[in-house]
Amino acid sequence: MAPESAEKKRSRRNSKKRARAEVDQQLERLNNLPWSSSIPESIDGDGDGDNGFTALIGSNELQGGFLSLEEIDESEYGLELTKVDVEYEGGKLKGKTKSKKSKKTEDDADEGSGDEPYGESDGKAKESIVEDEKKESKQKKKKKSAKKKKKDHQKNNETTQSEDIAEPDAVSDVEDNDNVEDDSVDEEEYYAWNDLRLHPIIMKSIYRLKFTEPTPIQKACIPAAAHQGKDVIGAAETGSGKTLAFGLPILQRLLEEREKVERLTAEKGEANEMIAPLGVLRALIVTPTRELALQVTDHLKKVAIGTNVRVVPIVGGMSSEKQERLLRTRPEIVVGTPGRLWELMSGGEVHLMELHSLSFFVLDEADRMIETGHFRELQSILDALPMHREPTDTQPQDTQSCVTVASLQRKKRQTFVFSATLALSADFRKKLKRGSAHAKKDGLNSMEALSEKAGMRANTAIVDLTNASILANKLVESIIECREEEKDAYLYYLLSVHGQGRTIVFCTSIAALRRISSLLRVLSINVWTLHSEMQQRARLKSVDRFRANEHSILIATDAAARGLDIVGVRTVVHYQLPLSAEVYVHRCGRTARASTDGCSIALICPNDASKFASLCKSFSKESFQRFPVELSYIPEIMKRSSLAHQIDKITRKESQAKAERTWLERNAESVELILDDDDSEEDRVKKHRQNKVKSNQLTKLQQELNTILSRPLQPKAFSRRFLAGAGVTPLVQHQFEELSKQKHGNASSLDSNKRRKLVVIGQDCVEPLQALRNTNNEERLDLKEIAEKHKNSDNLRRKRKEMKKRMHEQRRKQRKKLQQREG
Ligand SMILES: Nc1ncnc2c1ncn2[C@@H]1O[C@H](COP(=O)(O)OP(=O)(O)OP(=O)(O)O)[C@@H](O)[C@H]1O
Repeated sequence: MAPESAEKKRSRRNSKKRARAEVDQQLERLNNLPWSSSIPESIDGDGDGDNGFTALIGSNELQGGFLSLEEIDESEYGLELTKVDVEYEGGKLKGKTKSKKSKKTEDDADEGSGDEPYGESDGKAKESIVEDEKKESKQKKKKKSAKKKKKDHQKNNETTQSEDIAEPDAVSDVEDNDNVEDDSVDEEEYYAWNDLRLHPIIMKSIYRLKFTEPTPIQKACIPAAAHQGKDVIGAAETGSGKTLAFGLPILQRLLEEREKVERLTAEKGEANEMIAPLGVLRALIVTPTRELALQVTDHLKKVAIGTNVRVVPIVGGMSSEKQERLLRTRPEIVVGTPGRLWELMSGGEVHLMELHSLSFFVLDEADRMIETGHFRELQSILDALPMHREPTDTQPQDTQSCVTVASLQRKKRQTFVFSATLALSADFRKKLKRGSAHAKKDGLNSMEALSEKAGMRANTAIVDLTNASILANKLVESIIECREEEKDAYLYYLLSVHGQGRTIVFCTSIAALRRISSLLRVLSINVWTLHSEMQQRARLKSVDRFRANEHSILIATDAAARGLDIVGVRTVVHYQLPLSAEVYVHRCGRTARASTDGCSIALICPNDASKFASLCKSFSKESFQRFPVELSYIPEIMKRSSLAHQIDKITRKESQAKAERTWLERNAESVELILDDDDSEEDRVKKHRQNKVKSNQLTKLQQELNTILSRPLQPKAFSRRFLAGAGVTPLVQHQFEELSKQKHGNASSLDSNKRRKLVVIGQDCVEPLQALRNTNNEERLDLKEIAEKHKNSDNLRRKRKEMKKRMHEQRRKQRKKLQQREG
């Protein structure tokens, strides 16, 4: 090949230089283009980076409910909502909702390309830049999909527990937008949400949560609360999605408001005074229990992903300093229990005291708040809410020209009152409709008083979707009749023979809870406990552990009756009957949630008869299904239970004595006293002997129980060689595994040819709900029969008492006569 001439080389180098200079020039020009954001950097133009919201902080014109109803343009989001950009991908719709803003940005980009910022001569450079951009975006996409794959993989490995329970102080996850993108959505599946006209960001969360349709209570409450700005009183069965029935309207209105401020600032260059700044308290949600507050927070955080709305829980039992720190982040939504909320409010916590900006006030599980002796703090919180009071005789009436700020606030703050068991009188419903409801009593001892105090306005929407029985449709209720002293054995039977799925056992007293949990542990049944005397951390841990295992057991008092939302609770056992029908409803509501099924089993002893009868009366029930107890298991169950009782009694006594001793020693030590040992040598030897006997007895009992427990639980007429059945409980399975390991070990070490005794593993045990269904509802309980039995046992008891009294009287008279004769 001929060598290239020097001139040619020079001209090529020059042309390369020119091209490079052109590219540099274009890059320079691109850098100097104004950055196009839909939110101006600063409305006052000082360039300090404040956006329109923050610039408004400090405005004196703040009011609750910053958007008045007239200002809401319902059609704005209705049309937008269903706008899901859909691409077909392998026959499946791949949808991605786009907010107005992102669509605008896209349009701008299109327009930009039409504008042709490059000259004709810049064609090459433009092409190379476009090429580079394409490459970059391809790389970005690759990275993103790799990231997504990694995330999905991690997600699959995570347990449901870590998905469900969020650390109470983890508030920043609401800002995690990453996983919102690129969700593959079958648009048609979600058409039922269209009528609710929710914001596209909220819809994204709904797609992500895979809630294909709104629940009836959501369908009924969202239009009234989100689009008509009404107050709402909502009642629907447990597990029917009430949290989102008030949570979605709050988020919807906050998002609408934000977009409005963006629009106004963009259009007029100044923000409207009616619009709230970021970082003030907008919604206060009050719940009766700590667990519920944490759960509601968690739930709202999940739907608030991508909205930049912060949700924070404020509950007792946790460090106040930490919670004050959380409040310093100025979250828009605070969910809390009355005690801690009031503690911080009365301590002057600034964020919580900014109640003038409050637009939403929610009372979840409202009927619990009015129970006697509860929530004095709630009353104080309600008193602190800015409120327009009805004019009294002594107060002059507001004239039209003198409308107070407080009255505006009351007009604009929305109040939501929700529960599964709301008892509203017909009279109060009428009053609410007319807008003339006002409390006659000072306290909060009625729903009427509570609603009035919370500032419920005229024309409140009352959504009562509770059916006649108030219980979930798919719940199967049943009872086991037994004597008081047999309850433990029947509970053990249920948990060991029918122990599949998660089970919650409810007690009314903490003493009973402690006793049965200790007994069950002796019987090698692993249980978690939850009651109000536990430390908050331990309570959360229990719930956490219970969530983590699909066959776990939680023994709880009614502290866990309300609101606890744990997927896969299959059975609720009422070891002791609750004190009211409402609590029974809430206990049962821990199972059969969100349209799933579940069952409830109540252990009824003669002492419970009157409580049970009034329960039946409350639900107008005339019959109850009997749980089909397989009687052949009972002798073995009783034997185990009796052994466990004896062991438990001895160990309890021992630990009680030990605790008393250490208490005495500790106190003596604190006052520098030396404890005298009054016992004589003889006494000490006697005590020592007694202790030894007890300890031997305990070891013997323990050994006996261990031997029995190491064998699978078997019905009486049971052949060890031919076990067969439809299912095995986790406990029995574990026992079988242990047994088979033992057998296997022995067989290999001794005689490998020896035939093993264990042939088939199985047992005729099934999940409680299945067992109930298998009985085909044939065994129904006649309540009249129960009432008759109860009456008879009452009569018998009365007669015995009278007889005893008569005998006692006779003996006394005889003694008197004898004394007189002797005297
Ligand atoms: N539209 C929906 N589709 C499917 N599941 C939903 C929907 N909305 C809520 N859920 C789920 O239903 C379950 C129960 O919801 P939630 O806790 O709000 O019920 P609730 O009515 O408040 O119950 P409770 O009266 O016991 O407090 C939750 O796990 C929630 O994630």
